[in-house]
Amino acid sequence: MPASPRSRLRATGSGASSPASSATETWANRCAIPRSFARWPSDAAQPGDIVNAADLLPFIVSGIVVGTVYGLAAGGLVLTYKTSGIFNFGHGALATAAAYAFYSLHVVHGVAWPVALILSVLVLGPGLGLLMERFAAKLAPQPTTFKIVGTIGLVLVVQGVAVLTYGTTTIRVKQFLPGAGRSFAVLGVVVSYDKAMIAAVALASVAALWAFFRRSRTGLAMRAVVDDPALLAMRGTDAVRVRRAAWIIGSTFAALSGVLIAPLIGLDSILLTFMVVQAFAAAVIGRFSNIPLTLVGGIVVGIAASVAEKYALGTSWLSGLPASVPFLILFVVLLIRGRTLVSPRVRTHVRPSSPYRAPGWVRAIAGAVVLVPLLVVPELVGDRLSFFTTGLATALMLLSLGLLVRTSGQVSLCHSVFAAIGAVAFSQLHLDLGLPWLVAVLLGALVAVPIGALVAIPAIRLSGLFLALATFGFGILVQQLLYPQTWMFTSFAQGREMPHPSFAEEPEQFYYVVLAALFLTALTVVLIERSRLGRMLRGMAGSPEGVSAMGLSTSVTRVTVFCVSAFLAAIAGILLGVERNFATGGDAFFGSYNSLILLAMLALAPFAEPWYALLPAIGAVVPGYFTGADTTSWLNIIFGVSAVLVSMAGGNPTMPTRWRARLDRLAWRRGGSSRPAPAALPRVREEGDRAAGLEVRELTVRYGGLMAVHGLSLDAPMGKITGLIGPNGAGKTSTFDVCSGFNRRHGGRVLLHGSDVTGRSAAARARNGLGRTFQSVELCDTLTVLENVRLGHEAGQAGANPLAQIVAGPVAWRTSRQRAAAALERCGLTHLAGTPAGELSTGQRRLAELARCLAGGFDVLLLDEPSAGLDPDETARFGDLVLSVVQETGVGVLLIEHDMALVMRLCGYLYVLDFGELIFEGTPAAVAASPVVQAAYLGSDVAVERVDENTRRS
Ligand SMILES: Nc1ncnc2c1ncn2[C@@H]1O[C@H](COP(=O)(O)OP(=O)(O)OP(=O)(O)O)[C@@H](O)[C@H]1O
Repeated sequence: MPASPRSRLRATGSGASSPASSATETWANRCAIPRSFARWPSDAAQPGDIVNAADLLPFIVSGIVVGTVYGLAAGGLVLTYKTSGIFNFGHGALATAAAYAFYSLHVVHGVAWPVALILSVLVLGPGLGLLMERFAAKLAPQPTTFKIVGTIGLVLVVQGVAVLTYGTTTIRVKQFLPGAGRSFAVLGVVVSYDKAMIAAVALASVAALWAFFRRSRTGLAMRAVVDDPALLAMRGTDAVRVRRAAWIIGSTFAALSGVLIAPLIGLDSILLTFMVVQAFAAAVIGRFSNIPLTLVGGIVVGIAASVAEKYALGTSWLSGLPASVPFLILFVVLLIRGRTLVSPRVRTHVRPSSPYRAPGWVRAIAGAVVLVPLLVVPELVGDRLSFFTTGLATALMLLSLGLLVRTSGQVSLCHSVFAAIGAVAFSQLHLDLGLPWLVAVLLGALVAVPIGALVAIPAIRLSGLFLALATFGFGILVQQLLYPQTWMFTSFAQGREMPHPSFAEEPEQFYYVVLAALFLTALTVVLIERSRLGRMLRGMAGSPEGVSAMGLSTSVTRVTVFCVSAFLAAIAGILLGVERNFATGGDAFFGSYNSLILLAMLALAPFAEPWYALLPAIGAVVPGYFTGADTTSWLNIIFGVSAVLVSMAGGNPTMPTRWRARLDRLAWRRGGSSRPAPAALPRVREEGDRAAGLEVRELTVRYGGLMAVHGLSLDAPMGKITGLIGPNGAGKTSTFDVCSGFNRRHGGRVLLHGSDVTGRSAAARARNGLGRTFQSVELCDTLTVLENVRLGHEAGQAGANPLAQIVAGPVAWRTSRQRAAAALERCGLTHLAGTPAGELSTGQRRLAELARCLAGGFDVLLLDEPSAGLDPDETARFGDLVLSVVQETGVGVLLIEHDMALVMRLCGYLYVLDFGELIFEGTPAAVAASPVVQAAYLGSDVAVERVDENTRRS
């Protein structure tokens, strides 16, 4: 019979020896912060090395040594990231594989060190690079979460294999480089030869890379691609060859850093695997593009961490500072410069599949099938009950993260911190302040809410990978800096006491408390999904620009969802701590790496909410039944391989269409239709100043040296369709982006109904009456057509008001449904109301986007190439629709369109742009007769002269 987590905790009397009792522990219990590595700069600055302890010089020297290795590792990371788009969280896993190979060859089999070095770095490194290139090519088209999860899978596989082969004990490796044991003095600082050699080898490697960049054709192409990945797509650059070369070099660098560092920190799969996370900050300093700057960043990070070591000496509250410095730098630099790092959103090639929802009664039966066994678990499992309780708490944690990741499309890699804060706050409120148990649980969870709001700040500024890195840095920062403080987990080895409630003293009773909490959380998550907030979150995940253009302040939505998610994660942390009787900073559940594992679990879990939380939580129960010493490693390998495979496939297969159809046929048919009676489209307000519509004055848009728009002024009055035409690249979309608030880097003014909106956000302009469609159609593919269209009205209603974003009053609820129904009817989409937008044809998508604008009741509409992708019949119908809507509602339209027949038919007045300049304006007839316009469209000497003129000006 396995020892239960709690009994083991009591037996050891140490919370730090976290039992491998939950799924997250199983996979993460060896992933607590590798403090010994994080603090190894201090090892480098041995007391014997330091001539004068007050002097910073020894710390700087020591920092340079470690910094060059960070720089080496980060250089490889940046190279592969920029050429393939994959940020390799498993970069350290490559280093680990090489370090173990070197050890096996040199130490175990007695191969001479130069030969072992060549085999493990120059043979294995490139070999791994070739495999990684193939892997990265499969991951490249997948959404960001899968890109991250795939490389986390690598980490788990390498860790699992390393532990199975070499065990968990750190193996000391003798320094193999010449000069070991000898030292020399520089400016009074004693430096050992081996450390100097490490720095020299790392610097020489980066210098060799630099020379390769300068002298070889591949290097030149790679450098160009690192500077601008878009160049890969250009003719003449063999993308695969460049990527392959980048992965070979990046993996070789990783292998070298692993072999160099192994003698300093020992062979330990965890320390080595996560060594590279310290290099993330260097990559950020190098702006993910500049390799020399990345090396400098590595050295800066190394020195800062080492110098922090000096100040932390003897100061207990700063003890975590040195190890936190790389993450502090990572977090702060991302916060400050994050916006400049984020490139324009690149749509993934894979459209997210909409989660299938079976008919209500099928779901009810499935729920009962799951719930009934859970209710009888205490009767059946005996001593293993605590494994099940831990599994339920893990499921709760997954639900809280799922709200962020699955529903709202955010990423959090610091979720364990919320759990830890909740647990600590609960213990203090309950034991120190004497609050009743339940009150302490709720208030304790509330304490995590402001921290959630704090983490939402990077979420407002960043997205995708950069948000993942910022939250990861934040999590490790808090863990290093705050967990050791006595006011957090106390100075006792067992941590904070977490008492059971008086009404559930026994484990069986407490199991039901956790089950009830999970049930309530699942209900909350389901209700949120179906509420206005759920639509907003999913809309934001599918198309942040789309919902902003309808008036939703997504910053507020992001803060809201982080707060709710932090609250639920804190509840999970409290329940887990109570289950174990103690909460300790060394518990893997509260560790930052657990956040990585949770994200991977979520990405792999099949089914829609709330069911996705249950299957991964079963992993928590496995160690209760398989008690062998290798269980954790095998689980690591199985989970890691699944993560790799599922990520490459872009998610789990959804339910086959045939099965869906069969289940759907079983749905009960309700009598009558629940569809609302559509209201007529409201007429826009035209009184007073509102008749002015949109006015653009002296607009200038620059992209670096390129002048995209120059001194453009135009009017788009109410009740009229005004055209903005011009050849490709003339600056039309740039003008729209400025008008609607998506491009803020410009000169000139934008006026709406006479008032200057130049400084206002996109959402605020939408709430002022300016709506738009997009050239690329910004719908949320996982929402139905009705839900998408409804957001056109709801987004503006909710705006920046957090309460209005969460709930809608009955009147607002009804109005939005009626508006959506009217807009759907107007656009002929009523029959598609329940279809996910992802399943629509191009023509239907354009119509749905227009319907969303109509539901919003905007005064002025910017329509960006609405006929692109439509056939002639669809185009004609679309034209009729726009004309009739303008007549009926009095809306003003500014239309970008390449179909000249449509433009001539719809527009009363036209502005013609070419190379960013207004070359003509007038009625359609005047434009058609203009030789200047003809020249611009057909190409002529006049057009060539304009290019030269534009180039001279910029
Ligand atoms: N984010 C950007 N960064 C750099 N250059 C840009 C950016 N967006 C647009 N450009 C450039 O600005 C110029 C104007 O582009 P814009 O998309 O506004 O033209 P357009 O008239 O809408 O073209 P199209 O009809 O092809 O959509 C083009 O040369 C384009 O390459």
